[in-house]
Amino acid sequence: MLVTLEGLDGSGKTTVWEAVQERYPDAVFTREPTNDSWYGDAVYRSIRDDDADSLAELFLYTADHADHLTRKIEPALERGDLVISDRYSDSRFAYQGATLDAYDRLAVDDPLEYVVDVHEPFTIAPDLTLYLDVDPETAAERAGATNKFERVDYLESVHDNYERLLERDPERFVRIDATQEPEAVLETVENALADVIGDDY
Ligand SMILES: Nc1ncnc2c1ncn2[C@@H]1O[C@H](COP(=O)(O)OP(=O)(O)O)[C@@H](O)[C@H]1O
Ligand SMILES: Cc1cn([C@H]2C[C@H](O)[C@@H](COP(=O)(O)OP(=O)(O)O)O2)c(=O)[nH]c1=O
Repeated sequence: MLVTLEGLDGSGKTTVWEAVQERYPDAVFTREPTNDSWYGDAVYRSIRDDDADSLAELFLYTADHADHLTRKIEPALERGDLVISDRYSDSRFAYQGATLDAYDRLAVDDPLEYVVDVHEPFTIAPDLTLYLDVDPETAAERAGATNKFERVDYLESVHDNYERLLERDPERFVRIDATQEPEAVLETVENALADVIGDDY
């Protein structure tokens, strides 16, 4: 089973992802951008570049995703493992959907749908996505605005895109109120996981 954690920068995904490792010690814990391949290195290089081309960046992230699927996700799912990923395809749909809105040469009406379509032929859809919902102001404050994506106005567009994704796919997403205290967020997450996973892992 594939579970993904999504949300704005600073929503608390990594905090939850680390805490959940104690509850599911046999699961495969992974993340995007990956931090164990040169594709991931290339993505982080691009994140640090304020002048990076947004379309090139979409394909860097997507290359990292393709490699992640082949190298880690697919083999783990074939073994029957539980996989929990801190960010996954929805991050591309929400974030690159937002950056590409301002990309004049991309002749598409709806960048979010375009990014979804790019993934469609090869990706593996998550069984469950926990969306840690915080307002863009709290997110930017918690994240500390350390990179170009962590500005409130940009995070507002990303937040709008996540809302669209939840609307498109209400069965897959569980919305978690991530403005709660960390202990309450973790409890809500563990209950949501137990509801779907049951005693299988
Ligand atoms: N529920 C919470 N309430 C307040 N602060 C939090 C909460 N969850 C995480 N934080 C803090 O916010 C910052 C970002 O958390 P992190 O888990 O790294 O978020 P993300 O991985 O989504 O960017 C960290 O300093 C973390 O300690
Ligand atoms: C996976 C992914 C991340 N991102 C962005 C979100 C983050 O600002 C940045 C790095 O992701 P990450 O290291 O997960 O940051 P954080 O822990 O603060 O949430 O990359 C995208 O724009 N598209 C993507 O597909």
